[in-house]
Amino acid sequence: MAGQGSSVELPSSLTSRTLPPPRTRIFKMIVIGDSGVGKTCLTYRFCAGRFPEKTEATIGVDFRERLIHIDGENIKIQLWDTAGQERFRKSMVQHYYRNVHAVVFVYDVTSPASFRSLPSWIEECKQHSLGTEVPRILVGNKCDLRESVQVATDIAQQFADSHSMPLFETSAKNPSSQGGGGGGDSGSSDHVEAIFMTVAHKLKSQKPLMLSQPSGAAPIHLDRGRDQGGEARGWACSSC
Ligand SMILES: Nc1nc2c(ncn2[C@@H]2O[C@H](COP(=O)(O)OP(=O)(O)OP(=O)(O)O)[C@@H](O)[C@H]2O)c(=O)[nH]1
Repeated sequence: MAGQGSSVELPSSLTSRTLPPPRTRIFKMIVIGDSGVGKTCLTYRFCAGRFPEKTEATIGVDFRERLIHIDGENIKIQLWDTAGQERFRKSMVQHYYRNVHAVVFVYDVTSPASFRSLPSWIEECKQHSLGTEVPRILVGNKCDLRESVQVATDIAQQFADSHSMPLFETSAKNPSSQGGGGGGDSGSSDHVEAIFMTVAHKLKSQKPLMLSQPSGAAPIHLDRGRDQGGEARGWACSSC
């Protein structure tokens, strides 16, 4: 019989009137820590799925995005990769802290100085009125450099506990070589993925957020683009 088993296509005018587009919630996470700890590499790995071939010191801020789905809901994770160098962040710093949903503090497990700087990064958050209700996590990066680790897990864990943050030790370069931090997920082949997804799940379970956009809206391209050794420019990955 003609038409049997075939789907019925509705005119687009009808569907657009009867089915409101699902909303996409946006979670803004700022990634902060000393210069060189690997903020760019971590955010790049989460959004692009790999370690960048080369990086330069971030100037001001870079934005990367990734669309994920949790329990059927569209969620856009917007990572603000901030400059670690004071001279590159001065003019931008107040913008980082606007409408922040979560903070990711990063130190380098091979650099005790980057670990010692954490209180000043926490203080900066406080000065910009970031309340304790905003979820924070602590990430010890570069765990692949096993021979050079100088920040012991138990010391980092104590620090994380004293600031009510979960600790994750990982590597943006080789995520399967992560250490045994409090957020441990030692069986995972991509620990970096798990870290950001954990924050997203936590945010999703909180009260609804103010920022959202219809899923049909044009993707926000907030990145300023970089040349990755001849690769296509543009770091945002709203289509990931
Ligand atoms: N071995 C190793 N090297 C890493 C890792 N993550 C980053 N790096 C290297 O560390 C250096 C600094 O990385 P970036 O991601 O640019 O550091 P950043 O924190 O964004 O630095 P700023 O932009 O100056 O604040 C680069 O040479 C990276 O290749 C890692 O997990 N393992």
